[in-house]
Amino acid sequence: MFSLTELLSASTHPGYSRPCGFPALLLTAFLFCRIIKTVVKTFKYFFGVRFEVKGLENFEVEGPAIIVSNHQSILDMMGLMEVLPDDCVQVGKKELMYAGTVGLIIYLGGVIFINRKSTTSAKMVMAEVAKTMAADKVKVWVYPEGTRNCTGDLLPFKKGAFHLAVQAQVPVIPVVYSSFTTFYNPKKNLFTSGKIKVEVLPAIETKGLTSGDVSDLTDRCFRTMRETLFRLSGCPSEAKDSS
Ligand SMILES: CCCCCCCCCCCCCC(=O)SCCNC(=O)CCNC(=O)[C@H](O)C(C)(C)COP(=O)(O)OP(=O)(O)OC[C@H]1O[C@@H](n2cnc3c(N)ncnc32)[C@H](O)[C@@H]1OP(=O)(O)O
Ligand SMILES: CCCCCCCC/C=C\CCCCCCCC(=O)OC[C@@H](O)COP(=O)(O)O
Repeated sequence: MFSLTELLSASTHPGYSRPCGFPALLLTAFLFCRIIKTVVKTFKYFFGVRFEVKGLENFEVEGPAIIVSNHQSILDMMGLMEVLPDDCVQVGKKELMYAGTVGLIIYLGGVIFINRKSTTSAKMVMAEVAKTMAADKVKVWVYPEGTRNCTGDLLPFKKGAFHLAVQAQVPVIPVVYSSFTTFYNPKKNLFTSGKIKVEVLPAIETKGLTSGDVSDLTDRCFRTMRETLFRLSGCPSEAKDSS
């Protein structure tokens, strides 16, 4: 079985020997992703969630990139499908792979699985991704908070996404979703209709940066995304505090 990542890579890598029936497999993978996107995009009508998206043109960078965004809940999967570029795979925790049908869907969708409990093995996977990004010509979507967080603020960022960007020398594109707290809180059984504002921010270049610059890059991204989160969620005073 071939994941989307392998198929995308196979389509561009000169040394790759193509499996029998390759074009059919590639077409199937693209069709599969299209179907998942189309289906998940209809969920918003059932749940009464509206999306207001700005800055989609910022995805149009040449070549691969790392996309980083805030992660509040399962609802993000609807938000993800609203804006997900066609040439993009996600980084996810390996436990998701064993989640039955959902696991199969995301495996076929090309998700790169990492073991969050082992920094060494996660770093090895990320280093491999950095090496193959250029050949694969794919964008990689990472949730730098590393876990779901529905507090209305950001958790401190993990550094993996930024190491990946620096190692591959590709830009970082931040994406921010406004806070769901006013209309969605599973602990309080609150789920009413609401609007989610999404903003794709301008790419942050990493050309010439080295591993010594990763902390600074992480901080810059964090501050920009936090300000944007508060602005989109209508908390201007907190946005001012963070700057
Ligand atoms: C259409 C398609 C259909 C398909 C369906 C699609 C739906 C898919 C939905 C999927 C949804 C999925 C949603 C989900 O599943 S979200 C959960 C899974 N995702 C993540 O966890 C991603 C974010 N995490 C990271 O990037 C972490 O950094 C990792 C896990 C890598 C390590 O975490 P850790 O906890 O250890 O913390 P740390 O970051 O403080 O790092 C510790 C130290 O290591 C250094 N370091 C870190 N990395 C690197 C590196 N690469 N090279 C060299 N060094 C590196 C780092 O500088 C630091 O050192 P120092 O600076 O303090 O000295
Ligand atoms: C009720 C709303 C419906 C939302 C739409 C769901 C559509 C699902 C269809 C296909 C895509 C399947 C992707 C499901 C992936 C679940 C991602 C997720 O949220 O994983 C949790 C992980 O990040 C962090 O885990 P922890 O917070 O550390 O534990």
